[in-house]
Amino acid sequence: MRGQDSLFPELNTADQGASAQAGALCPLGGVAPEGGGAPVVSGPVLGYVSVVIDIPARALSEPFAYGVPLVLNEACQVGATVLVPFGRRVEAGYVVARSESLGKLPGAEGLEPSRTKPVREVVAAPAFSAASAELAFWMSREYVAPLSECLRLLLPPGGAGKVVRREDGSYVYEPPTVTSVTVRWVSLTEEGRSFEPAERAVRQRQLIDALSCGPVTTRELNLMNGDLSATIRSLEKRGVVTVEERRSWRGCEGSTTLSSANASAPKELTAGQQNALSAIARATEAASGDVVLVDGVTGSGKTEVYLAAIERVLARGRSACVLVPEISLTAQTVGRFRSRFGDAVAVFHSRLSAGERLDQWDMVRSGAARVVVGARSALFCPLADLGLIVIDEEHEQSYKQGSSPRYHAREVAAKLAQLHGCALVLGSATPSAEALARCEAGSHGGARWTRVEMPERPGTARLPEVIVADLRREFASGSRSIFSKPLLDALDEVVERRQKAVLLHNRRGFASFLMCRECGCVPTCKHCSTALTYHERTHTLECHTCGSSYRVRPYPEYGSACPKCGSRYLAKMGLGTQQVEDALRALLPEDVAVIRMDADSTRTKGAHQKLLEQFDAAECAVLLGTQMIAKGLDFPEVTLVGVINADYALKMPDFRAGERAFDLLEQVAGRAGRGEDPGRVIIQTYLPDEPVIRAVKTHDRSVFTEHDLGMRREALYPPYVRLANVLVWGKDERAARGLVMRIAEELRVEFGLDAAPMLHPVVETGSAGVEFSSRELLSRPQILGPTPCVIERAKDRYRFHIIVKAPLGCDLSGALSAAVSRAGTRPGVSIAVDVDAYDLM
Ligand SMILES: Nc1ncnc2c1ncn2[C@@H]1O[C@H](COP(=O)(O)OP(=O)(O)OP(=O)(O)O)[C@@H](O)[C@H]1O
Ligand SMILES: [Zn+2]
Repeated sequence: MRGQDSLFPELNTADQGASAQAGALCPLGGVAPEGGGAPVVSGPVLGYVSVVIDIPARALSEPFAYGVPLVLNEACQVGATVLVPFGRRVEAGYVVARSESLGKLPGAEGLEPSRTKPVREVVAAPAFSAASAELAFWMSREYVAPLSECLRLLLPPGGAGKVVRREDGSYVYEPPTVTSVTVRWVSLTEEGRSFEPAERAVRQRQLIDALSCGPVTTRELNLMNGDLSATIRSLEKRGVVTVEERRSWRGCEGSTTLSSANASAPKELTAGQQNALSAIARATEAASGDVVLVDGVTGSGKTEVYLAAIERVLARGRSACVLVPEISLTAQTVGRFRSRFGDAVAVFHSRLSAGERLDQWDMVRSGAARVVVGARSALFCPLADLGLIVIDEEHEQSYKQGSSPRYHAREVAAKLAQLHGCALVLGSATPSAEALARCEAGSHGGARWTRVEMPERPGTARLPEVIVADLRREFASGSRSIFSKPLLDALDEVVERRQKAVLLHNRRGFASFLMCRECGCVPTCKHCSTALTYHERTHTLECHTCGSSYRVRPYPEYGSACPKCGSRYLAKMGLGTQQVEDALRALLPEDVAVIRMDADSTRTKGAHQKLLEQFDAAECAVLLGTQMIAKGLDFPEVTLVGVINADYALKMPDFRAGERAFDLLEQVAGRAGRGEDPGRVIIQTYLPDEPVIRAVKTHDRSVFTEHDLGMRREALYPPYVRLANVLVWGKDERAARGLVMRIAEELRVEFGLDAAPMLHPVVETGSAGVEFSSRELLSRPQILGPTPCVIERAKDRYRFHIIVKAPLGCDLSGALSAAVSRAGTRPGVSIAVDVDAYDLM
């Protein structure tokens, strides 16, 4: 039974589960009849719960029914973690539904109450609501992922605890190790305010002075004055000070001097911003998960729209969730939200420690924080009464999770918005083909999709002029410099006028590598099939897939040799940011600050912010960086943006490469001219005729989208079809190959296709315009492969995949799930099902 009819799959009693699955999954230890021998709560039950066992196996993706004993009546609520007998063991699980009678639990009709076992223990308070549980069910089915893995996303940071079997056969639950901490705050009492220490009591005087402006933590007091604990104790006894334990809220620090982070709301909104806000208001009124795509050019004030919309939501007592790409979760973005909403903002990103994350999560659960700003996982925060979801830079690939459950935040957010009856706002200067297609269609999955344009920047700010520097011509004219003539001239002007410049040196996937100039060989890893990266400082070739390292002597060193043909011209290709930095410093006068931002210079905590603050404070400066500088930065004094080589982004072997290159170039171009002074962008490229380059040059997206969509339509790629990737890998090549073939066969059965692979896609010749209907494109699913992956081996595992293309509206997930479970498993072989896949390598 799959499809849209029932959210909850069929329910089982623990007995059925035990006979059907537990024997195969759990090693059977010393046996006691009722789940391990520890005492079992028995007696009358007060209703029933559905429990999802915390074992991430695809076969266990359904809940089991248990009774609620009297003593656990209060604690056993939806969202709680419980211990339950499961087969002959005790397992942890999550309560996903509760009902007075068994028949009322979704899917449990017809089960015998006498056959259900009672819940043994409640080990953690509710972490999620019934609506969130429903979301997890939806994700599990949509992304063919174990239900327990989806539910784990909803748990407090620190993860799940585990059930441990003790020597005596009993079971204990070990909670996660991340816990909250308290700090001791010292403050003056009422009498303390008039307390005069004796003249010789220097330590007392220090303490009183330190406390004169308000409470201070013992830690800070001791840091400032040396150990004061004895003084604190004696003055506490005399009633001069009090000491109080308070929970510490880690992760709330992070003030910044960045001017733009602390700006106040603009006096007047632009026409575009007002339109966007009205559309958001309508979507909010509709209360059915409607989506508004704010399609605004860079610097048009999208962030201001989010802030204003959130203000309205908070005024109604509701909460808001804002997703921003990990890369732009910088002090600047976070600062803008904190300066507007103060302590009501909780933040989640990968640079927080586990403790910081836990505290931020608790702030949300307690209701103290009603705005969450974070990366994709922030969607799963326990926000009460969700009133708005915002996804900034909606097109970003980082919204797709790379490990199970392989969800896309945009799709999960759309579902969440429907569950809560709130609006979903997507913002971008370069919206994804998927979002544009849905707005074109007007609706998707039962919700309205509306696009609002914001074509202009506020005030006098204009989109920058874009100049394309043709590197072929530069080369022909004899130049061997990193910088073309137009870029050199523009840099000179910036220095002369004491302004600022941003230079992008994007090297995504193309770090410096070695190549044989005679045979074209690029050394690859022995364990993986990926090209190796050359590291200058250690003279090694490194594999970024498995971490292997190889000693090497590149040309012109003595002993340089190509591994394939033996030629000595094994030479370095591709420039590092470091080298561009050196060239810049040699070029520019000493009083111009050159700030480099790449993976190396931002490794330490806070480095990112410090570098941006330096750039902000400098009088005249150049910020040189990888793609991490392309997005979100808002520095009005930047008048020049340069792209050292646009071609790295253009030449990736992926159908979304063009979209990503366009996004990157458009975004980085958007850093110029955000203030009063007009901006200029110089793009260096060997490929000036590419549609992406022409579109950026003219600020006309259609030049690119028409070309890109035409290509996708012809080759049958999203948004015209749904695409899934089934990946199978293992050390034993034959076993992996065998399983992937089996899955492909089962898929053909599932889709009713002939055993032979289809050679020709079903494409109807017709107009290649933007409008489309799934029927004319693809009448039935198509299976490509199985074939070895582009990366054939990784970490000594052989990798194979199957690509499935399906008509829009086809139940792709259901078919994949059925085929994969029928194909079964092989020891040592892993399977990953990636629905709406982005990474096809
Ligand atoms: N109505 C307005 N009046 C004046 N200034 C505004 C207005 N709205 C936004 N701004 C300012 O314009 C600049 C750009 O706005 P914002 O950062 O919100 O744009 P954005 O569309 O989010 O940009 P990007 O997508 O490029 O990151 C900011 O400095 C912001 O303070
Ligand atoms: Zn390797």
